[in-house]
Amino acid sequence: MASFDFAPDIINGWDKLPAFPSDIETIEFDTISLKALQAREGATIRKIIDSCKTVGFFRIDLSDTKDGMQMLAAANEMFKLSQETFSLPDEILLADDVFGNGESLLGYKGLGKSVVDKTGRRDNNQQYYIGCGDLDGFGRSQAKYNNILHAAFPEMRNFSSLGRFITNEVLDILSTDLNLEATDPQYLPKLHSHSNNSGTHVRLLKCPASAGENANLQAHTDWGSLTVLFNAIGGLQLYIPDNLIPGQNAGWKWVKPVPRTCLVNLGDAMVKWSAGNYKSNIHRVSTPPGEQHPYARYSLAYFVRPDNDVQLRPLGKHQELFPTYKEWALRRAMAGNADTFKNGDWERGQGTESAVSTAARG
Ligand SMILES: O=C(O)CCC(=O)C(=O)O
Ligand SMILES: [Fe+2]
Repeated sequence: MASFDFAPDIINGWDKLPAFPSDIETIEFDTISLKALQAREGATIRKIIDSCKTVGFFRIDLSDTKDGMQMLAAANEMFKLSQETFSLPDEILLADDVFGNGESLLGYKGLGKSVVDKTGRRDNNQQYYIGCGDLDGFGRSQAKYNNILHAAFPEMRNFSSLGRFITNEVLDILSTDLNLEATDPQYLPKLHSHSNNSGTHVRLLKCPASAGENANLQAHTDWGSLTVLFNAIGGLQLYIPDNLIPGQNAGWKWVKPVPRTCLVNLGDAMVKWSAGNYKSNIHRVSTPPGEQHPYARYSLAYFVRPDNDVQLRPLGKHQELFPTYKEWALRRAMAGNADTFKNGDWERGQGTESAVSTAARG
């Protein structure tokens, strides 16, 4: 099989890539302008929150601000770095093996070194995880990185700080949506440091061109809070459950890469903090579709993870679903005050008994 292996240029290089097929079923996401997001335009904020509560993915158009264009340029540098790094001999790469780096979960994962399904089938990807704690120099994890990556720490630091700038904007909006502003306007951003007490990292990924039709990366939800993702060749697919999107059947849908944008998706921590109101959707990477099939697929992510000691419990407006004992008891007691009795207080005053015994109490 003829195959092609080059780092994409996601600013000017789209015409060098074969077209994404037009006859496969895709899922479209809302596109948010970075400029409108930074200006906190009402309609934009509503689109972000709606996306978080439904599909758990949205797109940001980075072409309309200087920061956004800097992010695209920084991502291009990362793609070049990926190609250079993944071309190193195996013995250099495997010296940084993630499975030998303790609990840091940082370093290199070799081709075929993880499974993609319960039969134990091997993946078709190489990955490097570079910790933002290591990049920002506040501490050093046990992870090892090859010399090419070490030399590129300034560029990676630049990419991750632009990623942090964008995700903090989103975390700020979600703090307000969760009613956390009164406690601290920067509530969610402050749960995420660039230190070795956090798994936040830059991730380089390559799926080499492969003859088969296989799952390159297993179906998963992201583990952390937010992911900023760049890709140029197709392969990413999302599982859309029944009734999520009117008129769309359940099943795996392709995601078409869109020039000058990044994807942002929610991870499991957001689901926990919002008591299930925000969604982290299941996705996977298949071999590229149609004419893109013989191409090596590079993708790039900035993964935002909460600090290690942050609790995964409902926050802000969702916290009352999980009250302390005192809050629970007071709510019950106060609901029975005849002088302030109002609609809904009767129900608020009930205990945990079943509907049958509630009926018995009239
Ligand atoms: O490569 C992609 O487009 C997606 C990768 C992904 O989902 C992940 O690494 O968590
Ligand atoms: Fe993912």
